[in-house]
Amino acid sequence: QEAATKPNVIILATGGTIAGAGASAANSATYTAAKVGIDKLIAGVPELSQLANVRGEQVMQIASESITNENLLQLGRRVAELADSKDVDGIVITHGTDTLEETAYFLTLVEKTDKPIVVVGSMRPGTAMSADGMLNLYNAVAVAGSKEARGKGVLVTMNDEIQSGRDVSKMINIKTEAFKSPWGPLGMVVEGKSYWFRLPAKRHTMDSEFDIKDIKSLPNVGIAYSYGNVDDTAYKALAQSGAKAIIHAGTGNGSVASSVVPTLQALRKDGVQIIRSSHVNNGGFVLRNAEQPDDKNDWVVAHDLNPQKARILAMVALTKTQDSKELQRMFWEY
Ligand SMILES: NC(=O)CC[C@H](N)C(=O)O
Repeated sequence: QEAATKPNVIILATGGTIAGAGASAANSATYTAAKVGIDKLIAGVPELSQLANVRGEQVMQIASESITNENLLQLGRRVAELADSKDVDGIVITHGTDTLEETAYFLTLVEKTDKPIVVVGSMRPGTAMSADGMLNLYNAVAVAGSKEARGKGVLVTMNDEIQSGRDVSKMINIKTEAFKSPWGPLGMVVEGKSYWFRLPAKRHTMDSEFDIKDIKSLPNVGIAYSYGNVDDTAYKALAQSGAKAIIHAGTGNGSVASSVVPTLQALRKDGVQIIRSSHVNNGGFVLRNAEQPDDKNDWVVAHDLNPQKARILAMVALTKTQDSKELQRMFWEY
């Protein structure tokens, strides 16, 4: 009878450090990711059963740097199936932290549900001293099972904070305080209870025009990194490999070196979409026609999306339109 009053939360496991194991408790940085199965992870946190009726599903078991577009689609489809089920109140996804921000943003764009979807990882394997995975997972289940988390888009619970899956990014690879948003967290989880302070302003989930059920495959979109003395080799190679769009991971406000500008103009004339983003560490802010004449060049700006998030939106957007003005609208709205 008690079970009937608790929310039903499904944990979809994909691997990462939260499922990692090292040789000794002193190994906080040297270990193997994606080793421990979801049933063992759940059994390791018996307190989960006080929060929700929890069931686990092993969707894949990989380190997240190896996640492919096919993996993203597979995960997205499973999330949608579960979200459609009236027996499911919330979904948690355990994930490696290297590309967690990409998966969280992808799900933000394509899942048509107001049920909580929470992506979670850890910075230390469960075998390490002061492992952070147990509490991160406990917090994820608490948020996924809560009514207040409904309609707030895809969320990420790391280091006691509730972050927007759209905004959050891995900012450092050694601290447990690794995930930050340039615009701040949405809330906090303390002792299994969530405290909210702000809401996402961009279109997401229920309000999104994209739907995982309509997406058969994702187009090839690549990223080229900018730096002093850069040349156009990477851009040309991406175009030759069939990229439909190239994310310019630009310096500063998405600035483009004079050695690269003519190549990007020519690639755009050949039909490749050029999307200017910034790789500055704390979050870029790229505006149209500032620094480069985007109207004249028919380029798109990624605004505050970092290069890896810009790739996700570009892929999803290109399943709907090939028009650069439509792409730009989407980059403002999502
Ligand atoms: N902290 C982590 O999860 C990193 C482990 C691994 N590189 C991954 O992303 O899966």
